[in-house]
Amino acid sequence: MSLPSQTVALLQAARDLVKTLPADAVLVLTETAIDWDEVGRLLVGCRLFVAAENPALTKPLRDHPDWTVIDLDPEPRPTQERMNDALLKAVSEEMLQPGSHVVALYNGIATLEDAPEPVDSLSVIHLGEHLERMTSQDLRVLGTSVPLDVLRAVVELATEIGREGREGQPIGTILVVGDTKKVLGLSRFQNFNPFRGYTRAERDIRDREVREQIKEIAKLDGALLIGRDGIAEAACLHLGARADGLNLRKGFGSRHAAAAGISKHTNAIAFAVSQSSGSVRVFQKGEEVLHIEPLARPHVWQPFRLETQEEPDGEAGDDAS
Ligand SMILES: Nc1ncnc2c1ncn2[C@@H]1O[C@H](COP(=O)(O)OP(=O)(O)OP(=O)(O)O)[C@@H](O)[C@H]1O
Repeated sequence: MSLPSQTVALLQAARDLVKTLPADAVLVLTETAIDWDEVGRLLVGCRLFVAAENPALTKPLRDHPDWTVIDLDPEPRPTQERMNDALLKAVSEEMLQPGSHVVALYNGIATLEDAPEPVDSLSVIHLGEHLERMTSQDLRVLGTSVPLDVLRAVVELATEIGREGREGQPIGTILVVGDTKKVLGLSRFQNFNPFRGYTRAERDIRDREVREQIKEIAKLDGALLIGRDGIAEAACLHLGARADGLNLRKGFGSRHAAAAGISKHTNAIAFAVSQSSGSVRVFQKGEEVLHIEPLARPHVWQPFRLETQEEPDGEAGDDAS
C-alpha cells in the first residue's frame, strides 16, 4: 500500500515544520488505513502521536516504540472535537506538556457524507495558548476525594460545555462534584429535578452519551450536582452556601462566587464554566485550584452585514467565538 502523493507532501511538510519551528510532536488523526511504515519513514526523527475513532486503524502501532496511540471514543464526531479530545488526553495523561507545539495532520475538508476520508490538512497547534495547567498530577490533588476517572469525565464535560455552548450560544454553568447530601442541604431547586426517574446507568457521566444529554440540561439555569461515583444527582440548583470571606479574583461574578462558596462549606469540588469566556475554574475548599482553558471556542457565523448598516440592538460586541 503506497501513500497518495498529497499525503506524502503533507507528511514532508510536517517534518520540515517540526525542525524549523521547532515543534514538539506530530499528531496524525486518521480516518482511513495508512501505510504506517511509509509514514514512519517520512516522519523520521519526530515524536509521533496517532489517534483514530476506529481502534483497528491504530492497532499495528500499539506496541510500536516510535508511536504513542491516543485512544478516542469510538463514535463518530467532528474532526475538531476529536483533535481537541486527543490533545486534552495527551496533556492530562502527561504524554505531552501543556506548552507543547504540535503539528496535526487530519482530514479537515469532508466531501463525502459519513465516509472515511484521507488526510488533507495540516495545522500547527500551540497548546500553551489554549490550555493552562492540566496534568494528571493536578487532577490527582483533587482526586483525594473523587476518583480520577470521574474527575476526568467532569473535566471533559466542563471543557466541552465551555467550548461548544449550545446551538451557537455560549453557556455557563456550575458542576458540583461530591458531598451530595451536604450540598443539597445548602441549596434549593429552582425548577424540577431533570434527573428524577432515570436509572444510575442513565446518569453516569463517565458514559459519553450521558454527557451529551447533560450538555442539554446544562442550558438550564442553576448548578448540576454529581456524586463522587460519577452519577448525576440533581440540576437546576441554586447553591445557597455563603460566599463571604472568600478570596476571589476581581472580575468573578455571582456564578464563580457560588462555586467557590459551596466548595468552602462542603467537601465538594466545584467546576465553574464561564459563559463569557468558556474557561473552567475549579474550586476546592473555597480556593481556585485549577484553571482550564478550552482548546477553542466554535466560530459563530454572524449574519452578513454591510459596514454602513447599523447594528441591531443588543448585538454589538456579541461575539462568542
Ligand atoms: N448561587 C448560585 N447557584 C447556581 N447558579 C448561580 C448562582 N449564582 C449565580 N448563578 C448563575 O450565574 C449566573 C450569573 O453569572 P454572573 O455573570 O453573575 O457570574 P460570573 O461569575 O461572572 O460568570 P460568567 O463568567 O459565566 O459570566 C446566573 O444567571 C446563574 O445562572
